[in-house]
Formats: sequence, C-alpha cells, structure tokens
Amino acid sequence: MASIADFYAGKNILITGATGFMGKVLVEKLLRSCPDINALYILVRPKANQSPKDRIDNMLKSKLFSKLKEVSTDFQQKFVPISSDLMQPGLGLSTEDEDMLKAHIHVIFHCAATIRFDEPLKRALRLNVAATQELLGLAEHMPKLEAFIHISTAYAHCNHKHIEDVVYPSPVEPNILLSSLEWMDDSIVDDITLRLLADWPNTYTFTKALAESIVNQHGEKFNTAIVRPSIIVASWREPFPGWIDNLNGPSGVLVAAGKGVMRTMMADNNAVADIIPVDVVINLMLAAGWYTAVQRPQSTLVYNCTTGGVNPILWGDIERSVMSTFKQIPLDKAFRRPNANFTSSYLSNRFWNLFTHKVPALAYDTYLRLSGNEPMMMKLYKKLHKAAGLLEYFSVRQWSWSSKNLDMLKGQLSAEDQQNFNFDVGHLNWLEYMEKYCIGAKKYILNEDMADIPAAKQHLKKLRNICYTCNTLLLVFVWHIFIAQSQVANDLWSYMVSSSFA
Ligand SMILES: CCCCCCCCCCCCCCCCCCCCCC(=O)SCCNC(=O)CCNC(=O)[C@H](O)C(C)(C)COP(=O)(O)OP(=O)(O)OC[C@H]1O[C@@H](n2cnc3c(N)ncnc32)[C@H](O)[C@@H]1OP(=O)(O)O
Ligand SMILES: NC(=O)C1=CN([C@@H]2O[C@H](COP(=O)(O)OP(=O)(O)OC[C@H]3O[C@@H](n4cnc5c(N)ncnc54)[C@H](OP(=O)(O)O)[C@@H]3O)[C@@H](O)[C@H]2O)C=CC1
Repeated sequence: MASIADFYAGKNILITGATGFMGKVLVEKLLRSCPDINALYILVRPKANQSPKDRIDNMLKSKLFSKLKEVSTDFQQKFVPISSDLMQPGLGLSTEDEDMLKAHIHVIFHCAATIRFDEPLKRALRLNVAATQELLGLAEHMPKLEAFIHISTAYAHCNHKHIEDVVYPSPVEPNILLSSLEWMDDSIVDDITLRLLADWPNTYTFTKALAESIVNQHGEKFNTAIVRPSIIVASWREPFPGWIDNLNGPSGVLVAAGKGVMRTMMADNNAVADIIPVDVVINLMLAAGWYTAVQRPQSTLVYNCTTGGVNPILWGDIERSVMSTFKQIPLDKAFRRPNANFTSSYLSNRFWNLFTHKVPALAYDTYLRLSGNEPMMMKLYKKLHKAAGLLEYFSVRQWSWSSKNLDMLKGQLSAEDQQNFNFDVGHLNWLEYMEKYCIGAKKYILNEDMADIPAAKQHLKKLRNICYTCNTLLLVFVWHIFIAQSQVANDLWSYMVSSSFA
C-alpha cells in the first residue's frame, strides 16, 4: 500500500473550516508532511471586508506556520481560495467554482461547523446538518472523489454512557426536521428546542448526531468516514508543543484560572477528562482519508478519537497540574493569585462562587467606580458563569468509547507512517503535556512574553501580601466584634493578654 504522503501526492483536497482551530492545523500538516499535494481548495466565507484570499493570507501569518515556512518556500501557490458561505443555499458557491470543484476534487475534509453550545437550533441545523447535506450532494458529482472525511464529535451520542464506533440511528429524520422547522418562526423554534433536544444537552451535540446519519446515508454512494474527536486542546508535538489559539472548551477556564479570576467550577475530580491534543486528531484524520480512499471500506467507518481508554487523565489531575504550572510560570497581571478548585457539590460551588468570585468582583468594581473607571469584573463573571454552566455537563460526567476502528487503522500504518502521522497517545506524558499546554495558552492565546515571567512572579508576591493584609484586617475586625459581643470571649481575651505579660 502507498504511504500516506505518497497517497496525497498529486491530489486536490477540499477543506471546509480551514480558518478554524482544527482547519489551520490540518492545512499546516498537509503542506508540511505531504509536500507533493497538488492543491488545497479552501472554502472560506468573506468576512469583515476581507476576501477569501485575504483571509488565507492572514491565517498564514500565524506562528503555527513558522515551521512550514522554514521547510517550504512555494506552499502558498497550492491554495485555491473559494468564496463560500455554508449558511447560504448551494453553499454560496458561484457556478464556475462549483464546476471547478466537481472536476478536480479527490478528497474532502469537512471541518466547518458551529461549535457554540447555545446556537439557536435553526442556525445549528442549517450549518451542521443542511450544509453537510449540500456538500455531500456536491460530492456526488465529483467523479474523481476518493474519500469524504466528516469531522463529528465524540459527544454526538452523549446520551449513551458507552459509545461504540458505529453510526447510531438518528434521533429524528434530519430532512423532516429541517423542512418542518423551515416555515416556523424563530421564537416558536426556541420554545420547542428543549423538547426536541430530549437527551442531548445542547444544539451542538444534537445537530452533530443528525449530521452523522446524513453522512452515513451517502456512504452507499461514495467512500465516507467519520472522525469523532473528544475535547480538542493544544498540540502535543506538532508543529511545536503547546500550540492553541482559542478559548473553546477547557482553554477558557484554564486561562481564567491562571489569571486568578476563576476559582471554582463544577467537575468530578475522579472522572476521566477526555482531552486530546489537536495534532493527534489531525494525524488520525489524514490517516483516515488515506485508508478510506485506498481500501474503500464497504460502509462508513467511524473513528472515535479519544484518550480515556488508553491513557486516562482525571479532572483532579488537570486541576493540580494547571495550578502548579501557573504558580511556577504565572500569567501576566493576574487579578488574584491562581488558586482554583473543582467541586462536584452544587452547594459548595454556589458558596465559592459567591465568596471567591462575586464578593471580590463587587469590591473591585466599587474601587473602579470610585476611581472614575468603568466597572468590569461583574460583567466578566457573568460571561464566565454562563460558559462554565454550559461546560459543566461534560465535566461532571464520564463516558467510554470503543476504539476498534482506530486500532485497526493503527495496524494498517507502516512503521514510518506511524512516526509521521502518530495518533497513538499511549506514550503521552500528561504532566509534561499540561505544562506545555499552559505555556502555549500564555504565549499563543494571550500573546504574553516569557521574558516577563519575573515581573509576573513579583506581581503574584504583591497580591499575596495584599491578601495576607486583608485577611489579617478581617480577622482583627471579626475578633473585635466577637469580643465586644461576648463576655466569655472578652474574659478569654483578657486572660490570654494578662498571662502572656505575667
Ligand atoms: C476551577 C478550576 C480550574 C482548574 C484548572 C482548569 C483547567 C481546565 C478546566 C476544564 C474545565 C472543564 C471543561 C469541560 C469542557 C468540555 C467540552 C466538551 C465539548 C465537546 C467537544 C466538542 O465537540 S467542541 C466544541 C466545544 N465548543 C465549545 O467549547 C464552545 C463553547 N462556547 C460557547 O458556546 C460560547 O462561546 C459561550 C460560552 C456560550 C459564550 O458565548 P457568548 O456569545 O456569550 O460570547 P463569546 O463566544 O463571544 O465569548 C464571550 C467571552 O467569553 C470568552 N469565552 C468563550 N468561551 C469561553 C470559555 N469556555 N471559558 C471562558 N471564557 C470563554 C470569550 O473569549 C469572550 O471574551 P471577550 O468578551 O473578552 O472577548
Ligand atoms: N474544538 C473542539 O474541541 C472540537 C471540535 N470538533 C469538531 O471539529 C470541527 C472543527 O472545530 P473547530 O476548528 O474547533 O471550530 P472553529 O470554530 O475553530 O472553526 C469553525 C470553522 O467553520 C467555519 N465556518 C463557520 N460558519 C461558516 C459558514 N457559514 N460558512 C463557511 N464556513 C464557516 C469557520 O469559518 P470562519 O473563520 O469564517 O468563522 C471556521 O473555519 C467541527 O466540526 C467541530 O464540531 C469535534 C470535537 C472537539
């Protein structure tokens, strides 16, 4: 069998969602590890007065592409930017672009989606389901097509505790739902959304489940595969450790905890946290594209791309390693010293929310108001509490996934491909990885300079002294009131003072 890089040589690849978190890493890896690909057809929507080409040029300015720029000088010529808004009928493609895609494409990676948990159902259906259907419809007219790889999520069927690597029956026939909601007013759809979602926690996972069944239906017409990653976080090794550029999933909480803002959240310390590095997912996607095209399996193969079954890490481990890293390598200008804890108790979380989030925020906002500035902390906490509330469904529960197809695929790879497109997380050292993840968040999300770490440490010391002073004053104040109120305490205090001077 051809190696993975040999298979992609001379191929025209269509990618949706290339400007997103995973899409960028996919583009980088394809161009670096499969340098002989013919062209990348990138479907991008025009945004903020930027053409698709401008958007790709901007994307390439990211540090992510620095290694690629060292090894290749002509990779920019491989891009074919195509204007396409997936929310529009016909994917917003011009007739010429549609014809060009039909004539040339060999492999499709469909990454685009709305990943917001609170997306209104109609919009989530339009993008995650209807656009997938339209893309599959277009793919039917591509005579050269060898593989269609659809990116789903390991939580698409989170209504099951154990998730097999099979396509589950759709909770509702996608086309019937699409056509019945089409004529409904948005407010009516909002009213019935919770009932439609049934066992699903949000519109994101629900629509990803529907999309899978549509992909599966097309599996009879051409070669399709579904990759289901769990919670995608910073890169493990490629193109360099710790790369991450967004606050989705755990990263927002990690940054907020590092800044000393987030101090409590609901999570089960003993539950497996199924996080997976982005480069591992991309390697699996490329291997899945290769296998689907070369072996042409009879049905749609599903690859659960998770870590918990092979090399588990618990939420409690994550809490400890993040806190310890941010004490050694602090973030700049922290609001308070990083000191955050997960709790599985609702009441305890409410208590700490009040005393470690809201009370300090109120005090700081009062200080800002008095000094003539705009208050901001209560607003920030409102956003954080909303985000945490949406994420908690996943941090207080635990799932397991089958990995039969992933294990089979691993077995098909040559020793060289296993090196170059590694998706075996058995050797991942979580402690080292979490440290790189925290540093990556500091450098690439917050754009902080590592040279400023001494100043950041100094700032934490200042915060510690302020904290000790405040605590001492509070203690003296409480004690004073207590003594004033209670004769027993007063007598005790006099006894202690007199015996210490006797
Ligand atoms: C305390 C102890 C700590 C210890 C140490 C901590 C270590 C790590 C801890 C791990 C904990 C467990 C996590 C379990 C995760 C499971 C996920 C499984 C998912 C399944 C996997 C998938 O298949 S994958 C798709 C995942 N899909 C998302 O993950 C999107 C979510 N997201 C939204 O659904 C929208 O984002 C939402 C939030 C509505 C706001 O919506 P919105 O309209 O109000 O506002 P925006 O989105 O515009 O964001 C407004 C501002 O919130 C900022 N922000 C956005 N997200 C944020 C976030 N997560 N945490 C903080 N801050 C966030 C943003 O940066 C803005 O900041 P600013 O205003 O300053 O610009
Ligand atoms: N991140 C994660 O933890 C996980 C993600 N996944 C899946 O991986 C895939 C990629 O996720 P991720 O990269 O994190 O998501 P991002 O939100 O970072 O990227 C989404 C991409 O979709 C594009 N897109 C959104 N709306 C449209 C539209 N109307 N027309 C054209 N393009 C559009 C975005 O383009 P634009 O730049 O124009 O906004 C962007 O390129 C998704 O299918 C997601 O479900 C699965 C498991 C976990």
